[in-house]
Amino acid sequence: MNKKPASLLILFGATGDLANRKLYPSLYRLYKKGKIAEQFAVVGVARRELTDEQYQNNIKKSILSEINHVNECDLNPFVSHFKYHSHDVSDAASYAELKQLAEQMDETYDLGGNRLFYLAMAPEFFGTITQFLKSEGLTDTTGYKRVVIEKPFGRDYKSAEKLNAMIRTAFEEEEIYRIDHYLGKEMVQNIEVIRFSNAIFEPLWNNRYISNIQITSSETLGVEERGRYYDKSGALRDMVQNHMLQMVALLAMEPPISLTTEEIRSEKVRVLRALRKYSETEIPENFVRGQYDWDEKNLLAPYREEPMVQPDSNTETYVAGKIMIDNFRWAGVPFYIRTGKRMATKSTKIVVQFKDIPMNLYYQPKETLNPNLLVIHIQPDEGVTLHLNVKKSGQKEETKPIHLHFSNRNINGMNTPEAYERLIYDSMRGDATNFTHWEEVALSWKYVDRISQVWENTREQDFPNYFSGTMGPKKADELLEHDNHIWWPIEQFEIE
Ligand SMILES: NC(=O)C1=CN([C@@H]2O[C@H](COP(=O)(O)OP(=O)(O)OC[C@H]3O[C@@H](n4cnc5c(N)ncnc54)[C@H](OP(=O)(O)O)[C@@H]3O)[C@@H](O)[C@H]2O)C=CC1
Ligand SMILES: O=C1O[C@H](COP(=O)(O)O)[C@@H](O)[C@H](O)[C@H]1O
Repeated sequence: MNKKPASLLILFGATGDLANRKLYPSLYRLYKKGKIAEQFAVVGVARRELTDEQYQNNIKKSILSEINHVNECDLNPFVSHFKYHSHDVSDAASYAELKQLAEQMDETYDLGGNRLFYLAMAPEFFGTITQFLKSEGLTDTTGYKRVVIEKPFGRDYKSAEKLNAMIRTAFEEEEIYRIDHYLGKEMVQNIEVIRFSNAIFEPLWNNRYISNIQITSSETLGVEERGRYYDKSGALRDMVQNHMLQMVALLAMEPPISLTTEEIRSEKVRVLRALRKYSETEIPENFVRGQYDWDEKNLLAPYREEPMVQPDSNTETYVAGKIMIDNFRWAGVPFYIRTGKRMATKSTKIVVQFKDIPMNLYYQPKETLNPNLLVIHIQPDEGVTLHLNVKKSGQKEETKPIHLHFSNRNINGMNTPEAYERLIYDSMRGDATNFTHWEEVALSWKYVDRISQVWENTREQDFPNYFSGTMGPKKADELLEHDNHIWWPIEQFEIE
């Protein structure tokens, strides 16, 4: 794989929030690290009228506001690779000019006809753009052609299938890079490494030794300005269909026979195929929904009072669920997931709880022996903690819990690459491992659709049912209590 790939990136949605906050800063970091060099160029596309100079100034602003210690003048050589094309993507006529510009940039920067179309726009445009790219000849190129698609990829299986069929008229499956930005996170990528490169974990990684696995992705923010999208989506579609199920798949998959894209994806697909399909009556017993209310001091508005949200909205801003994987390795082991907005802490953590030892020689009536936990800290802190029991100093045979920590930040002394930085680079190099294959998307939607159909047909009478600033509704605790488990207090599990 080429380490310094020559590419023309045609960015649809060049004036949008994602481009400004994530994509330009990530491209700049790649440039600074020398991962993209002289043979790269970007054509930004959006409707508003901008000169190239105005566009380049906007890019500078976005980089200066996202990255510290950057000198504005140092950005000039970088932004000189960017051109702007004002264009309404629904208008076929505009594509001819875009094609000309692409050819010109290709020649100027010697890009070998390699084209990466990045669709950072509202999903209703994804199908239209890809079809015009083909009909207007932009995909007829001498180099590679790839399309990077932002989320959401549909709002259920049916719409995702329709969208996929439209995209497939212009691109082959291996040319489609569906973004799930969690797959670009350092510690999500570390799940496989922790599992498959440590002899002490892999033999224990099954239903004989693991009691349950808990995945929490909690946010403190509410829906902010995204009420229009979010109220039609909800936490199940927004977070569970993609990020949470991807983490489940990485935790549960069999070791792939090699680390190729195809082998890893096919193992993830096997996990998604084994997810237990709950019946209509089992869904309320295994999945809990929540919607945020005021915070206890009444300072933050409840979900139903957020802009562009229906005042009687039945949309969930929180989901907790018990996922069962019906295969030989995982039979009987619950994978508990929870995710929500306006929770007590911004944190993504995985807690692997090992089973208790068969006979506890150190049992003291007043103390419990804590189970061994392996905590994978995805964000904001990045690392791994192993919870063990050791002897308390002194004469008596008493135990105390201790934590062995590994912190990524402390070792590197710097932030690990932003997820988008890796994913853009991977898409330029043609490495699709950390993007989702259609089969994964399809199976995840089919799983989630069964739950959303039940929720859409039955209004939740309790909404709103959790205060902002808490870890979610009481029913989510009851879900685990029913199995004699508790949610581990991840808000206290920081790496010291
Ligand atoms: N923002 C984020 O943090 C995240 C966003 N995403 C996804 O990324 C995508 C983009 O999101 P975001 O950047 O927030 O959206 P914005 O609404 O901020 O940006 C939309 C962009 O599309 C352009 N646009 C709109 N209509 C047209 C049109 N008809 N023709 C050409 N350009 C058009 C807009 O520019 P103009 O008005 O000038 O035409 C603007 O550049 C979405 O799919 C979203 O779900 C995913 C994860 C996080
Ligand atoms: O995809 C999404 O993810 C973000 C959370 O991402 P994170 O990297 O900050 O954990 C979420 O806020 C957003 O609603 C969702 O669309």
